[in-house]
Amino acid sequence: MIEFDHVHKRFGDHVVIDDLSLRVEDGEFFVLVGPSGSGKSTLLRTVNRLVHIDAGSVRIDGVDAATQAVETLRRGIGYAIQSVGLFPHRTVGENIATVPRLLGWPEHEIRARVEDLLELLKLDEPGFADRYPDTLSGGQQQRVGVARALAARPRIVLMDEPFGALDPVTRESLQTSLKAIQRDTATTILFVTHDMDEAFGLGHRVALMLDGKVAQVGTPLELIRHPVNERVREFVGGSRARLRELAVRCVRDSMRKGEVADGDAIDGAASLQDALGAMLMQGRDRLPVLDAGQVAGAILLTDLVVSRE
Ligand SMILES: Nc1ncnc2c1ncn2[C@@H]1O[C@H](COP(=O)(O)OP(=O)(O)OP(=O)(O)O)[C@@H](O)[C@H]1O
Repeated sequence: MIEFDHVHKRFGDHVVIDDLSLRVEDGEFFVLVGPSGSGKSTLLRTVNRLVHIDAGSVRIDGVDAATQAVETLRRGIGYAIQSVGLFPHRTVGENIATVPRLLGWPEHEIRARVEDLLELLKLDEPGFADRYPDTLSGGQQQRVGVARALAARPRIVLMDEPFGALDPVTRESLQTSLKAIQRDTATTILFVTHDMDEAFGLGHRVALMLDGKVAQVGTPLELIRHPVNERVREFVGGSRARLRELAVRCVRDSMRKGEVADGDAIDGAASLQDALGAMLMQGRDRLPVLDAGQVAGAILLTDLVVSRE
């Protein structure tokens, strides 16, 4: 658990974090979203003390981060950033092994962990672990950066726009991998992005930051349906918010059990946005829905437009 308690930070006269309090629960995928300069990165960096706060406290599992030795604190927290920051003279394998090695893991465990992570992040082509960062594409480097952040199985991982500057397809594939890893390991992830779609696609809860304060915190649906004020409504997308809603709601929750339809079936775990895409592709206004591999019902175009929740 990460608790920000009345955190205050200024650079010169500029207040960047303004008396901010927030709690990130264990095992939560928590996203800080907001426009450039709203203080997201600064807040994230208070957790591993890359930024020193002027007032308030940041507690990790109840312990004030300021009271811990900074090396110990950082070894226990994964950190991945957009510019990646891989060590250029170390191979991929050595980069990923950095923190386990600092923690004194036995060599065979480190090797096994590196192999697991390469597989998990789909970097397991032969000889990949022995390559150097400058021989990798930007997307591969970012995957290695994420693998390195996860290597020592930290309970908390901080991610600052780790998929920025990637093409949309690579980005979506990395988001899917990260969601699965987070779900399987119950790691607490604090993730910064300025991309609202990324925030809503990844976060269990999302905090919208404006001018160093949390304008609203809640589930993606709460922010979309019940913005607390006009500014939040504007950032969440105004009338386009309903389109975002399609991306965060899943077919299973809106399907009609037992009803039948023709066409290629869609999985119950898919989003309503995927269902709309499939309907447009197939030129149909209803599709069969699969649950655990069996046809369990149908989803209709009207179910996307009119919410029954
Ligand atoms: N070391 C620093 N010295 C002076 N000002 C800083 C420093 N770090 C950040 N700032 C300022 O603090 C404000 C918040 O920056 P921060 O990087 O936290 O914002 P952000 O929401 O993460 O933005 P972005 O999405 O552009 O990264 C900005 O105005 C920035 O210029």
